[in-house]
This record gives sequence, structure tokens and C-alpha cells, in this order.
Amino acid sequence: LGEDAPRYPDRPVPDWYRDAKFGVFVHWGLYSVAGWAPPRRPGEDVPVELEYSHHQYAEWYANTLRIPGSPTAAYHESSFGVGTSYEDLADAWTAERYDPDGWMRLFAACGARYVVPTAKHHDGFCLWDTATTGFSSVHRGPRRDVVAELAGAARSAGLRFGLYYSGALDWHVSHFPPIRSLTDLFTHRRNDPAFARHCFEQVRELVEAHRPDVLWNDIDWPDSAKAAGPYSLAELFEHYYDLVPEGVVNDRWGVPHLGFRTREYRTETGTPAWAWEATRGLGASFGYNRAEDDTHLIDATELVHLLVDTVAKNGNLLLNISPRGDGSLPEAQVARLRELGRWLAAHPDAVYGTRPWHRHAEPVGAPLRYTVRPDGTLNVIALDPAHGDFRLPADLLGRPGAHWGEGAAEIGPDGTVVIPEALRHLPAAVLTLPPS
Ligand SMILES: C[C@@H]1N[C@H](CNC(=O)c2cc3ccccc3o2)[C@@H](O)[C@H](O)[C@@H]1O
Repeated sequence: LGEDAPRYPDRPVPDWYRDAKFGVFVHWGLYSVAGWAPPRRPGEDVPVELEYSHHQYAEWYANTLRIPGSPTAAYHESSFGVGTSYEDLADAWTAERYDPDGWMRLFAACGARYVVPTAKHHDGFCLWDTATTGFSSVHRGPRRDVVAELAGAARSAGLRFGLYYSGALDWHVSHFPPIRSLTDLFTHRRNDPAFARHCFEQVRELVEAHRPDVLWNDIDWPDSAKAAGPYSLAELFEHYYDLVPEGVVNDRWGVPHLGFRTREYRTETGTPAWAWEATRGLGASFGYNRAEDDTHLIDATELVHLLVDTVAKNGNLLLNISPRGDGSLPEAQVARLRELGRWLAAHPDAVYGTRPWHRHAEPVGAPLRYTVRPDGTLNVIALDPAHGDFRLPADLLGRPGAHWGEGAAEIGPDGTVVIPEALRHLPAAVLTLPPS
């Protein structure tokens, strides 16, 4: 490291985060007013040359709109007219059905332990009472301090409160051509000291006003803040941890300091020793996409499997919900969240507060996942109980006291575990083995 390379703190990921396991991401912003991107079903891909002109992330609307000939450009003109800019939409944003307390009560009821709403996404529109710009939800549109309302509602609902911030991209204060490739993504962005100070001051406002338990930065941070000196990232982290001793950050700051690692629409192959977080939308987008219907969304059983698989691999799941511009929550998304919450409410000890076993699954055979409770009890989670009985692996044979929630488990001499009929309709069934 060069002589001016700052020193970053080495901090463990706090236990509250590792125990929480399930959080709700909320991408809500000016892009939710338009709420459109070319829809994409699970498994569908586009050729790399269309990756940005046909971006499936509706929160990228401001960029996609600027790509000549993109479906988004056509959608925008037909919906808002040739003379309406993206930023003009700020005055059309009324958020008339926005109910922060209702949102947070729902997320808590669905088993989330933390929530991470977007404070500023790549479009640069700020959802809090900022002194740094007039491009905000207080000065324009809703004329509400969305972040303050969400912070209060989250904590009243017993949730930890984090904030997403777009550190690398702010299209309101940048004047590059649209991003049309991965190369553009890394070159069409500001790294100058003035922008670095702008980002520093914005996040300082958020930290001082709301003490977020999680600082979830996206993509990267302005390079000129990565050396020692005023408005440096090192100073920002120091300030943050002074104000929020149990605070935690993610791994997208572009410096050798991170809390939990992140995977987006992907998972880990095994069980890493480090804390990590899997994040995705319920469909292919984080921002609301009115072009998505039920067939574009992950189904509830897959959602339970995603959570269990992630937790078995030492990860958390940060599942995104995409409120409409008016603040209402898409019913199909809420239905899936509630279904996940019902399973979690019936099997809390299979997830919350657990830690991974020495393997997360079996290389072959029945789809099992393992988690270990604080008292050493092993949760053997059958991901597809409808397929019926499964064989316990050799290293678990003979362990006494095997139990389903309701009663003792029937296990044959060869390790065949009979799944009770009453459990076969569930997305996953949990067999517990007391500490050996
Ligand atoms: C949560 C989503 N993040 C998108 C940017 N994605 C990334 O920077 C990214 C993607 C990703 C995948 C694996 C490890 C790190 C990674 O970073 C961002 O462009 C989307 O609009 C949305 O906010």
C-alpha cells in the first residue's frame, strides 16, 4: 500500500447481523414512477450487446432511456411525450399511497429482521432532507423525508434499519454518455474530489440523522476518496463506527475494508467462512416493473429454498420488494413475502441464530440442507418433502432423539427417514437431531 494509503479498521461482522438471516431490500425512487423495463423471465438472457439497451433493472430507467432505439426510450416517449425528461417526473411523483408503518409492519410479520431502503440510487434523486441538492423527495414530488419516515417506522416495528447508497454513479451530477457496456460502467463515472466530497457529505447526513445499522454501498466509491485526507472514505468509516458501534458495511466500496460480502442474483458454491449476503428481486428487477406479471416472479417454494440454501451456506438473504411510484406494494410480491413468512414463523429455529454445519448439503441424493442451533441441535432441512422418504447420511446414522416439530421421527435401520404425511405439502420440512 502506498504511503498515503489510509488504514482501515478490521472489524468482525456483528452477531445481530449474522443471527438476523433475512432482510428486506426496498428499491423505491423516482424510477418507480415510470416503473418499466423489458421484462425477463427466470433463465432468460439477452445477447451481451443488448445488456444495457434492454437492461432488465427498471431502476436503470434514466440510463436506458438515453440509449437511442431502446425499448425504454420508446416506452418513455409513448407514455410521457417527447418533451418530458426523466427528471421532469420528479414533479409527477405524489406517492399518495405511501405507508411507511404499513410497509414495516408487513416486513416484520414476514420474518424480516432488517430492512435496507434506497436513500439515493444511480439517478441521484435523494430520498432524505439533504442540504447537498434540491433533487430530493423533500424539495420535489412527494415533499416528504422518505428516509426519516422509514427509519422511524422500521425501528417501531422492531427492525434493524440499513441504507442503500449509490457511491459510484450519480447521473444527476455526471454528464457522460449513457452506459452501454461494462467498460462504460467503469469509465462513465466521476472520481474527482468535488464528487467525493459530495458523496461524503451525503452519507454523513444519513449517518448523523439515522444511525443506520447497515451501510449498503453499491458498485464502488469515488477513487479520490480512497487516499488519506479530508472527506476520505477512511474518515467516513471512522465517523460511522463511532456513531454506530454495531454498524456493518458490505463489500462494494472499492477499498480493502468490508463487512459482509455480497452476491447479486447468485449464490456461493459452498460454505465460505466469511459472512455474506445473497440479494435479488422477486422478479428480474429491483425497481418496480409494471411489465412483470406473476410468471416473472420467483415462486414461494423457491423462495423458501433460496433462504434455507443461503443460510446453510453461512449467508443472509436480502430480498427486494419494489413499491410502485404511488407507494403501494405489488400484490404478487406481497403474497410471496407472506408465504415465506408463514414458513419462517413455523420453523424459526431452523434459520434465525443458526450457524452452518461443516457441509451445507449432500453431494448426491435427497435435497437436504443443514443448519446448527446455538445449543448444537442439528437442523436437517428436507427441501422437497413431497418426494417422500430420504436416507440419512452415514455420519448421522444412529444419532438418538431425531424429531419433527410435532413428534419423534421414524427412522429405519438403514437410515430411511419417513416424512409424515402432514409435512409433505410444506416447501421444506425440518428434522432436528439433538447435540451428539
Ligand atoms: C442491488 C443492485 N445493484 C446493482 C449494481 N450491482 C453491482 O454493483 C454488483 C453486482 C454484483 C454481483 C456479485 C458481486 C458484487 C456485485 O456488485 C445496481 O445497478 C442495481 O440497480 C441494484 O441496485
